[in-house]
Amino acid sequence: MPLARLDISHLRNLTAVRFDPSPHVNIIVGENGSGKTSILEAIHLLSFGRSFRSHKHKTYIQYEQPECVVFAQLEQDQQPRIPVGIKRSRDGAIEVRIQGRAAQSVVELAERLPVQLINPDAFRLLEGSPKIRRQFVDWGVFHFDDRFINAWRDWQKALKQRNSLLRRGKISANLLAAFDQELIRLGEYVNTARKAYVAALTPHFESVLQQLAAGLSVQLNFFQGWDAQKTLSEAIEHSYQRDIDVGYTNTGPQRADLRVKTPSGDALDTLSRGQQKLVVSALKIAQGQLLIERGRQLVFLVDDLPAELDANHRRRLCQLLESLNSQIFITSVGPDSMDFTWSDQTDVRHFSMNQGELSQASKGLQES
Ligand SMILES: Nc1ncnc2c1ncn2[C@@H]1O[C@H](COP(=O)(O)OP(=O)(O)OP(=O)(O)O)[C@@H](O)[C@H]1O
Repeated sequence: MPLARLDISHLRNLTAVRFDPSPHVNIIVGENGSGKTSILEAIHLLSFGRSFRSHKHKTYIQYEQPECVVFAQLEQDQQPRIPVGIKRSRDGAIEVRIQGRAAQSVVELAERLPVQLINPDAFRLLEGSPKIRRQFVDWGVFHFDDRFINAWRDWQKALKQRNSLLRRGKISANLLAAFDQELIRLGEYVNTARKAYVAALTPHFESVLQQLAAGLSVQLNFFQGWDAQKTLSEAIEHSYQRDIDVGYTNTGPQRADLRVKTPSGDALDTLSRGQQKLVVSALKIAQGQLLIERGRQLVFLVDDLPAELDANHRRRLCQLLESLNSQIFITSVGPDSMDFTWSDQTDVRHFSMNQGELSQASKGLQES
């Protein structure tokens, strides 16, 4: 669902920003430190309940303010708009409201407002720990399989309990076996859902990558977290003594990874920075395509589009994003690097950001 109206207050240097974005393309231009990324951060906060820049909420709440608030209206086809909002307080409290009622958790917002972020930190998807890639896969599965979130939570709970017993070293074989039954059942579910998702994602990824970087050969290999020849039950049984020795569960979906390879090895070691950005963009756009294919809409946040990309690849990325018919927010330091010609049918709104103040640029300005 596109965002129809955004109100942001006391988030970094955005004291009170209100604007009506286009349901399609929004371009925000401004100098370094003017607050462009903070707009994207506010939208991310609304979807995930957290920032993409920092896990510490105090860093993005405006100095000397007790809280920051992001409020928006979600556009729906021929239906009244849905008001949604999030408030983060300095004391750590988080309040989510949907249609005037308090939501149970931020998951309710995430379901309604899927957001994909492409930013200069996107490399972390390739160079960071497997946890980041698991989160990437799980975000997709969450929107792909309605039962995944509950199974994933219960599996995490079972895993934590097992690890806590192992850590304390007070565990009998019988007790462990009782835990393992549930852990295996849930773990198998999580793994099957992830595998089905990666299988559906792969052809989308390959096709998007060819459009973005023709000729680049990159393969996705999903590692489930244990020997593919064994069932989870066999793998856990096999590592039972090792688990007791080290005090935690060594094998299972908590070790899964999405490995990104080129014919010469890890994508991270062989691709240029620009190519890595294209691969990560292809992964994220492919996730978006899968959602759109299932009748969902999502919002793309592209922070600092020109970073690492030449004019030709910037154009291809914009072309692809435009073809998705999704709502897009793109930031850039200068209008020169946004030289892509959007189709006449595309509702493109240009905004300029100046010291935390956002204004919609006039048409004449946009063309200059
Ligand atoms: N908690 C805070 N309270 C008030 N201002 C803050 C806070 N945290 C950061 N700032 C300021 O808010 C601004 C945030 O800017 P932001 O990172 O959104 O800029 P940008 O336009 O994306 O810049 P760049 O082009 O350099 O990436 C900066 O000027 C920063 O110094």
